[in-house]
Formats: sequence, C-alpha cells, structure tokens
Amino acid sequence: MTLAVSGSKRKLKTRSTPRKRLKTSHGTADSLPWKKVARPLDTGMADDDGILELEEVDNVEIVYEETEGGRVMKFAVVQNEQDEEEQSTEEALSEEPLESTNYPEPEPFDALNLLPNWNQHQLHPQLFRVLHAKQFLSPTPIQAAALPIALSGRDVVGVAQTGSGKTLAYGLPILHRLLTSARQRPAKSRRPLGALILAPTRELALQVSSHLNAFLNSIDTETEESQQPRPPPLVSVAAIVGGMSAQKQRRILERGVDVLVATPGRLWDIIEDDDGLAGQIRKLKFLVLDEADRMIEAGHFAELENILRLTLRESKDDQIEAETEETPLPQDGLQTFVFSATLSKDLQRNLKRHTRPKYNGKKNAGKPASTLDDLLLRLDFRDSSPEIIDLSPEGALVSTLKESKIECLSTDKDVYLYYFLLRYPGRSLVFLSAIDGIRRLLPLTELLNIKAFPLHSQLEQRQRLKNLDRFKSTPNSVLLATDIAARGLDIAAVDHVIHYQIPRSADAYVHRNGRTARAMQKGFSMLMCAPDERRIVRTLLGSLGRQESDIPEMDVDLTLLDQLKARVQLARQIETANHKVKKANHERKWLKEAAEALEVEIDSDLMSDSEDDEKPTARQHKARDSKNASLKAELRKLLAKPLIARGVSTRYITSGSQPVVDDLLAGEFNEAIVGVKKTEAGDDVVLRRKRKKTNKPKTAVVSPVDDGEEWTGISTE
Ligand SMILES: Nc1ncnc2c1ncn2[C@@H]1O[C@H](COP(=O)(O)OP(=O)(O)OP(=O)(O)O)[C@@H](O)[C@H]1O
Repeated sequence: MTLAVSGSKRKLKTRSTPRKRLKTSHGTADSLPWKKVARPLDTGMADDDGILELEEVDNVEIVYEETEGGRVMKFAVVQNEQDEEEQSTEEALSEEPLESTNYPEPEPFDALNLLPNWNQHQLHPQLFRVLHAKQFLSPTPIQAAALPIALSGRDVVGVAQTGSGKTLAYGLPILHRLLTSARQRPAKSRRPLGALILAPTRELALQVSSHLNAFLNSIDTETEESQQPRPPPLVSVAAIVGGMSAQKQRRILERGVDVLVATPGRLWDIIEDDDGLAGQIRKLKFLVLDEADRMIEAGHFAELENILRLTLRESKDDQIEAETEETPLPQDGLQTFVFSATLSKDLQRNLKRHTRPKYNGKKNAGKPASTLDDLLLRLDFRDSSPEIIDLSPEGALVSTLKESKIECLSTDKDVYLYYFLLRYPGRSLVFLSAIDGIRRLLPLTELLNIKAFPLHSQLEQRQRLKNLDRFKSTPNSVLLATDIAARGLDIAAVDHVIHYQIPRSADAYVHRNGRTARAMQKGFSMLMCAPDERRIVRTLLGSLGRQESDIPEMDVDLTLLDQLKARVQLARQIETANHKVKKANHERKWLKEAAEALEVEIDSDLMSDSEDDEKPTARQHKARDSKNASLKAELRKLLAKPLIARGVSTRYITSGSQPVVDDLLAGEFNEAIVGVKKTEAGDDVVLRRKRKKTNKPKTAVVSPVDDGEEWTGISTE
C-alpha cells in the first residue's frame, strides 16, 4: 500500500512473515516510524511523478476501531519478540561506557570466611560475590585444576566429563583479567575485544554468553542503591550467532564488546565484510575453543580455520620454531584455552609442544585440514607447552549416571519409548539421528497426550530457543532433538536421555549422555538398540574400552507393552491419514501461491478436488473424515482406559499377586498405570551377562513385524 502525503511518497510495507505480536501502539500516519528511502538519481520517470521524497515504514498493520462517529482506521506498529530481545541486548551495550573513573572501586570480598574453598584463587571481588550468591561454594575439579594455570597466564587444554563446570574453568580467568584491567581503560574509549569464545552451536553460544553475563551483572541487594539505574557493565559479553539479525549484531560489534561468544559460521560472515573485526581478533587476549571436536562435525571447519588463521603470529621471530622450553609463558599476551569432554589421548599428546608441526600460516595454505587433530595442531599456542588437564573418567563414564539399554526391533521403538515415558515421568531428552524422525514422532506424541517439543536445525532460531525454554520449564515433558542438542547444553534437571536412534560415534554417545547427570546430580540414559544396530553399538562401546554387556537392560513390564501397542498403532493410523491430507493441501497451497506470485492462472482442474482421478472426490473426503473421526474416538477411548500392570487384580485392590492398596494409601503410585509403584528408571535395570546359546525360541514381546531384522527380543527369564 502506498500513501502520498504532501509531495512525498510513503510506502506501507506489510510484514512478509507472520510474527508473534508482543506490543502494538496505535497512532496516525504521521506518527509512524517512517524511514527515508534512498532513490537512484535517475528514476526514469518524468518529473519523478511529482514526488519530492520517498519514505517507508515496516511492521505496520491497519486496524479498525468502532467509535461513536463510526468506524475509524488506525495504524498499529507491531514489535516482535526477537526485535525486543535484540533491542534490549543492544540497549544494554549501546550505553556510553562510563568514564573509567566513574566505576566505583570494587568492594573487597571476604573470601577467606565466605568462600574458603575458593580463597586460594585470587579472583576479582565481583566474581567471588556472584559465586557466593549462586552458592557455588567450591570449585569443581576441572575448575580447581585449571584456574591456577590459566590465572598464571598459561595455555590450557582441559578435558573433563560433561556437566563438570568447564565454562567457568575458562570463563573465570578471562573475566578476572578483563575486570581487573577494565578500570584502567582510558575514559570513553571503545571497548577493545578481549576474548573470543567459539562454540559449535547457536544454543551453546547463547548459553555460554548468558552464563558469563550472570557473573558481570551486579547482585541486587535490598539497599537503596539497587533502585538506582544500573551502570553499563564494566565488562560486556555478547553472542554472535546465525539465525538472528546480522545487522544488529554488527552494530553491537561497532560499539565495542569485551567478550564475544560466537559460532564460527556467522562470525566469519561478519569478519569478511569488516576488516576492523579481523584487526581486533589479531589483538585478542584470550581465544577459547569450546567443544572443539563438535565444531568439525558441524561443518564449520573452513570458517574455523580462517578465524584461527587471524590469531597466528606474523613476525618470524615469534613463530613456534623460535620458542624454546625455557620460555614457557606467552609472548604477545594471547592465551588459548581448548575445552571438551572428549579429546583423544593421542591428540592431547600431540598438542604438546615437541610433537606439534611447525605451522606458519602459509604452509598448506588454502588446503583445509580434514580432522580435528589437524585443526588443533594449527593453533598457535603461545605457550611452548600448553598444560593438558585430563580429568575424563575411565570409559567416559560419569559417576552419577546410570546407563541402560533396550533391545527391540526398530518398528517397536515407538511403543517402548511410549512405555518408558509413561512409566518414568520426568524431563526426557530423546535423541534421533534425523529430522524426519522427529517430524514423524512429534504428532504421535501429541495424539498420545505426551507433551513434546522439537529441536533441530530446520526450525527458526527463535522457535528453537522457545522450545528449549518450554522444555526447561515443563517438569514432565520431552524434547525430541537431533545432535544439535548433544553438546554443552546445560538444562537443569534432565532426568533421562534416550537414544531413540543410536549415536553416530562414541563421542556423541558421551555428549548426549552428558545432558543428564550434570554437576554431580543423578541422571539416567537409555540406549534403544535394534538388532541391526548391535554391531555398531559394540564397536562404539569398544572404543570407550567397554563392552555391550556392561550396560544393564531395562526391566520392562510386557503386559503393559501389549496394551500400549494398540494405542500406538491407532495413533500411527491417524497420523498417516492426516499426513496424506496435509501433504495434498500443502501442494495445492503451494501451487496457488506460486501462480499468484507469477501472475498466471492455473487450470481449474489442477485445483479442484473432484475432477482429478488421483484426488479424492467429495464423497471420498467425507468417508475419510469420518474414518479419521472414528479412529480418533477409538484412541480417546483407549487413552481413557486405565493401564493395568501385571499381577494386579482390577476387582479387588487388596488381592492379586500385587496388591496396590498400600501404594495407593502411601501416594507412591504411578498416575498413568494402575499397580505400578513410583520408581526411578535407574531402579528398574538388570545386568544380564552374555546369554548361553540355546535353541529355545526367544519370547517376542511385541508381535514381530517381518522386515528382515533378526529378532533377539527382550528376555523374560
Ligand atoms: N563450582 C560450581 N559449583 C556448583 N555448580 C557449578 C559450579 N561450576 C559450574 N556449576 C554449574 O554446573 C553446571 C554445568 O556447568 P557447565 O555447563 O560449565 O558444564 P560443562 O563441563 O561445560 O558441560 P558440557 O561438557 O556438557 O558442556 C552449570 O549449571 C553450572 O552453573
């Protein structure tokens, strides 16, 4: 829509994608946030159509208000959630930095008495204050080991189990140094980029940035001071990730930021058009690779290599070959930290100075290395012998994690998963290897009344974060995720990790499991293994120095499985029918939109439901709808019918081989299944050592489907 207003031309741009409306403000045409549009000097229009100026406005909707004088047209300015989030980050960072002298001297903190276990690490009082407020009373082992070395200026390669506090192991030394030096910054000067933290996924980068930010914000007290407007933080942290407005992220960078947490892809995009940023990276004080091994898997190799190239020393004298064992401390101030839960021992050994190949940034230039080893060996550690701290447990097994497995046909995985989710309510993170699998499972869970959220790379970034938040705030829910959720994500209280499809590698198994049993909390993982996946599982565990038989099996109530199978089959039938309809509608909608965009008319035959042989007639439509409705009614009936555990008398709660009255009275019963005690999944596992070969047929629990898979079944012995 265009509006001509007193010699100027205004264009009202409607929003192209539907966005969630958070805030609307109404006004007249003149009060809208018009922006000037640059015009080519020669428009080719005689007299320029009498237009003196062109202006346009975004995100405006026309609304009608009923008033006494009739219907009045108004304009509504719509602001969406993402704009707001980005605006608030931007506002926080856009404030002029206070003159250094305006920052009050940090008040000393009595670490000796309040945090005795941290006292030996000389940290900035602000960091002590936040550690105390968070009740992080002792450093975790990796923090205790890494802090003295990192604080002394050395490079660190840290390997420690998932959820063991690696972020602060590198984060605290960085923040300490930046906080200590920030007050010496010349007044009103731009914040120089001090630290670059590279992370493999957007979620992880955002999480690291908010984890570190929490250590920079003042702790609000009930004093009058807390009513005062907060000064901008002495040290600022910002995240640069794909899927969010690149322009706004560029603006943040232009204003200056102390710590940048980024995914390599988006960062390299920005560096390519911003020489200033490349220059700043050359002068970094800290470089961190968090979950470096995953960055290679995520296909960030080329960008990562380009970024790392900027951190190499240029002067010949500074090259690695000039270093000697006698000069262990960094020479130009850059400290490098590499952290992960999985770095092979070989790689750790190679990272030691004496076996690292000499690399001057030109050798092999343009030829990307193909493995993590190659990449890490290209890091220009200033430290001639970076300290390697390897606290990874034997077999990468976290002590508070209980593992288990279920062996079943891949076609039975849905039923077993459903059984598990009903039997062990809690927060369950279910890993699948492909997005298609998530798309198939999601509607099934919905039909079966299981609260599930998807997380995969084809969702919009905003949706990904929203789903993560929903999962975090819903105690009894499921996150159906691909391996983008396998690394680093710190979601409090994930009770179960379920490998619906087996992980691609031993590292992926370790990292997926690492989403539970974090920070010394209990956790549980379950591997669902189909017969044709067993060989891979064996190899995968073998590379961790473990055997398949070390992992106990879930003890499954087989009578319940049969009851659940009927529900799952119905849900699948409904979903298959829905899917067909959705697909046909989607194709028709697409055709219509394409035709409109191209301004062509489409043959009515193509759009009509009745004239094409392949398309259902109205009568078929009706028949299909009524079949679907009856399937849904049947499912509703099944879902309403109580599930009864084996050995439970449905007539008399005090009899049967398993009387339920005591559990009912004690309130210790599973709400979804009659006759089942509330237990934790970890209590229902059994370690079965290798079974002896026998000719006795094994019991097939869920009627096997003849799909060529070898059935090994779950033993009922
Ligand atoms: N000293 C501490 N005391 C108590 N809790 C801590 C301490 N340090 C970190 N934590 C908490 O432990 C959790 C795990 O920390 P973090 O995410 O840094 O683990 P990680 O080792 O990086 O895990 P992953 O390998 O999965 O990325 C976080 O919630 C963090 O706030």
